[in-house]
Amino acid sequence: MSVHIQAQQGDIAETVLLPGDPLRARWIAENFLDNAVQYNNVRGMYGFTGTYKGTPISVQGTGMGVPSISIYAHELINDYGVKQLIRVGSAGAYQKDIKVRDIVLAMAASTNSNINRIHFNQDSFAPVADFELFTRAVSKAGLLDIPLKAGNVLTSDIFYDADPDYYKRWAEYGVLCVEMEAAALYTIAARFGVRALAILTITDHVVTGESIDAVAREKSLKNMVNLALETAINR
Ligand SMILES: O=P(O)(O)O[C@H]1O[C@H](CO)[C@@H](O)[C@H]1O
Ligand SMILES: O=c1cc[nH]c(=O)[nH]1
Repeated sequence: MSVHIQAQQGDIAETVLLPGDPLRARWIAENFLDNAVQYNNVRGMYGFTGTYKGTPISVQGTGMGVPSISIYAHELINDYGVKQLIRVGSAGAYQKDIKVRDIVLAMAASTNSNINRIHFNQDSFAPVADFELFTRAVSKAGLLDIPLKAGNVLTSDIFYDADPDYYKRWAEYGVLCVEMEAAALYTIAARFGVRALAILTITDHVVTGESIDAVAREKSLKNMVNLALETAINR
């Protein structure tokens, strides 16, 4: 058992899907995995392991934000030997040509979090997706006929920004959408030499104000989950 995950060695697969929402983790386990067994309930941050097309896969809620996902990614890699981490998250669109329910692959994750500045003595580390996982996801999306956008995303520490125009500078530089964890996931994966990718579904539109409700965020993101699972097993 690690500090935040109550599992034994061998309970967690080498590939883990990472939704922020623990209830989305349960929905994925119940609807996409065979013979899923719950291995974690510490802090209500559910984790399950089952199989997908015969391959062991785990799904672990991470909570919201850089500190929370950093704890789960660190323990999964260092205490349970996880090698591939695929975030399946929701995001808010920054570009007019991106629509609610579109899927975005985070090639890179800019951030306003200060954690990497502290870690790299105020220098700027560029967190990027694993090339192999990224190219696999692009090719699987083609096979599954799932349209994709891919590019730079913003990992923000702020969900409710006091400045309604904050997004505009990022949007001008081509950032596709905002979420709250990918930069931390990519940085920790780089530190420990494992693979990571963030696959995001647009649930809110920062420019138009459109959004989908909490139940849909938990249960309707099927394309993203199918793409993550097909990318994970690579067959
Ligand atoms: O849907 P999840 O994976 O939680 O991701 C997004 O949703 C949360 C904010 O509502 C943040 O965690 C953000 O990154
Ligand atoms: O971080 C997030 C996630 C979803 N939607 C947003 O607007 N921001």
